[in-house]
Amino acid sequence: MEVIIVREDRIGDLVADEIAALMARKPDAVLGLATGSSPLRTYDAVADRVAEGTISLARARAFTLDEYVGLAEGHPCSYRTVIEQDFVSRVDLPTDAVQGPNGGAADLAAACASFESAMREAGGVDLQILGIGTDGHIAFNEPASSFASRTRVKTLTDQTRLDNARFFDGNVDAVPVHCLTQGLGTIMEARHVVLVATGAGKAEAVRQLVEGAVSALWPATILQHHPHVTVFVDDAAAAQLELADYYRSTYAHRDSVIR
Ligand SMILES: N[C@@H]1[C@@H](O)[C@H](O)[C@@H](COP(=O)(O)O)O[C@@H]1O
Repeated sequence: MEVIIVREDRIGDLVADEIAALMARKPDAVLGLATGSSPLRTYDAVADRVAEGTISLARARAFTLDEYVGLAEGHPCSYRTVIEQDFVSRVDLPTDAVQGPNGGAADLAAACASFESAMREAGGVDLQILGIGTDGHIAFNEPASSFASRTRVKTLTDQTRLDNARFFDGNVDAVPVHCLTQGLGTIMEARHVVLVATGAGKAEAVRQLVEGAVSALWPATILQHHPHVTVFVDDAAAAQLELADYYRSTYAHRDSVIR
């Protein structure tokens, strides 16, 4: 796991560099998109580069991580709407090249299975962008999620519903109780995982993610078993890392070795 501690306002550009390198190497790459505030600067940076003509996503495909159950199609808080607004509408990725789990389906289990098949048929995710919840969840894999889990229905914790109430005009009762989410096993199949976390509220989750024991109590810790994870954090989110100096020094010397 590579841990990169930088100023928050640099993270978007650094993640966009990773995406640019992937698209240059593989123009029909498959991206994994996350919602939430953590990837917003990345989406801004990628949109700028698409406008400048230095990145093109015209041949790419994308899969989103998760979706609330039961929100009407087009609901402003549905992750399909959010990802369209925050990212897809601002880049040259065709709208029909983006797929997410369908939280409005009558048969939710079938919707999860067909989402998993679509990911498989696309050849899997090349680069997965991730945030992390304050309780260590990734996508909506709440504590005690199975490390082998696939896309399925989950029940949100009270903490996650409270954290996400800000998107529902502060009304926690409006936040759905259920969601569909890629499983931890699904996310672990992405070839490169890029996780972004900023702010003091994420410091404990980041400490567990990077240096904690791998445990179902902190679902993101499964990423310690992934061969290619890059974690971008600002000073506040890195504040509880015991080996922060080592990560800083590793990053400072990263260009002096052949990669
Ligand atoms: N399902 C999403 C996650 O994918 C996201 O990583 C997390 C953190 O969000 P934020 O980046 O806004 O802190 O929130 C939600 O629960």
